[in-house]
Amino acid sequence: MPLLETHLLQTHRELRLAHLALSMMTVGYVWQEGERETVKVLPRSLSVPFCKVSQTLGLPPVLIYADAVLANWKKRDANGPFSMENLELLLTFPGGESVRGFFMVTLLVELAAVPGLKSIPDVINGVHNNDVAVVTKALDVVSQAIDSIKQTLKLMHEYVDPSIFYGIMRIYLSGWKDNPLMPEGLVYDGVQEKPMEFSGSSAAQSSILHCFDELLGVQHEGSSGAFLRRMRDYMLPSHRHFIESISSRLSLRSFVLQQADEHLTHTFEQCVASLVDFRNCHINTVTRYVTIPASRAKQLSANKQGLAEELDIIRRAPTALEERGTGGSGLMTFLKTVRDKTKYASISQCTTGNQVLSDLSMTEIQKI
Ligand code: HEM
Repeated sequence: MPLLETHLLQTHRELRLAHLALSMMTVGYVWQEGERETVKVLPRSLSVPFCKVSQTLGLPPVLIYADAVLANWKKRDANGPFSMENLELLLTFPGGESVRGFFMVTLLVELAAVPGLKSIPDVINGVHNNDVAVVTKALDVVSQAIDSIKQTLKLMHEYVDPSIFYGIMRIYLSGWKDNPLMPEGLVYDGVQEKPMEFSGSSAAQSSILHCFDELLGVQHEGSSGAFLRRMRDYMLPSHRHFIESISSRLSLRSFVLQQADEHLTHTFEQCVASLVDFRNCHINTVTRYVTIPASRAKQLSANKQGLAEELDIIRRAPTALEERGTGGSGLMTFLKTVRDKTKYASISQCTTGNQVLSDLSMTEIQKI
């Protein structure tokens, strides 16, 4: 393949499309032989343009969520609705209709979050203006949006076959950091001699949950917090800056405690409960698409004969990735820690005996 020139790429849309195309070619090249004989060097015809385009966009040279989900769709009928039937992928990898299902359901989850994201500036302005009614109304929209992303996530079960996801698709979402299949990372030939390490594509790179966490004051610490913070390096710079601007401008939780308004407190609590609910629903999804197929694969590894097609697909999945998410996390421990930290954002977690925090003095509240 000739070295591709990038100087004609001018607009943001052109650059994003180039990043998507180069990242898809890269994962195709790296994972074409599955977990056997993993590639160690990315040829310069790919690595040089990929790194140039990535640098211009402020993104890492690897397949990220902003490629696979956010930039990878078109409407079949341009005037038609944003619906599963009317959406298709621009670029894909092995896995057939399940790949379309996986990325398009995730895109619909992003769409379902939009009213909630749009309400965040209203919450911030309402807090600054001490306007309880405005904050309560905006938080109500946030809570409904979180409920709606949970309902949309459930569509995954309708459109994505767990054995195809686990046995065929997952490896293409994997990266070369914290991945036992590529412990040394990947050399980007013509860019630098030392191998580079990048995480694979994961919805942990979506800005929506990061935004809601910052808004509600959910604190992720330790290794799970570090993982989530690192995932922000895989987001579009504008998304990363928006998330950071939420936390720097607001302490919603202190405002809710100070106001001690029943309706406001209830709405805030509703948002936290919805977020916990979403994370529980997501854990169920991960159980269905990763944990169960992984344990089936283990059982089947000894039995090589007479397998139904579905079981054979699962058995072909890379064994090294059984315990890991595509972003490289330690999967269930990580997801449950993140869910539990969400629960701590609840105001009712701040009770001392029967005394609710809003009954405490301001000095005591500020110490919390
Ligand atoms: C078949 C569907 C899905 C599977 C198997 C799945 C799997 C995972 C896994 C294994 C992780 C751990 C991080 C990693 O190493 O990648 C993760 C994290 C995460 N996923 Fe998913 N995921 C799915 C769909 C989605 C969708 C549609 C969303 C919505 C945008 C989503 C949002 C998240 C978030 C926000 C995290 C970070 C943890 C958190 O904030 O709770 N996932 N996912």
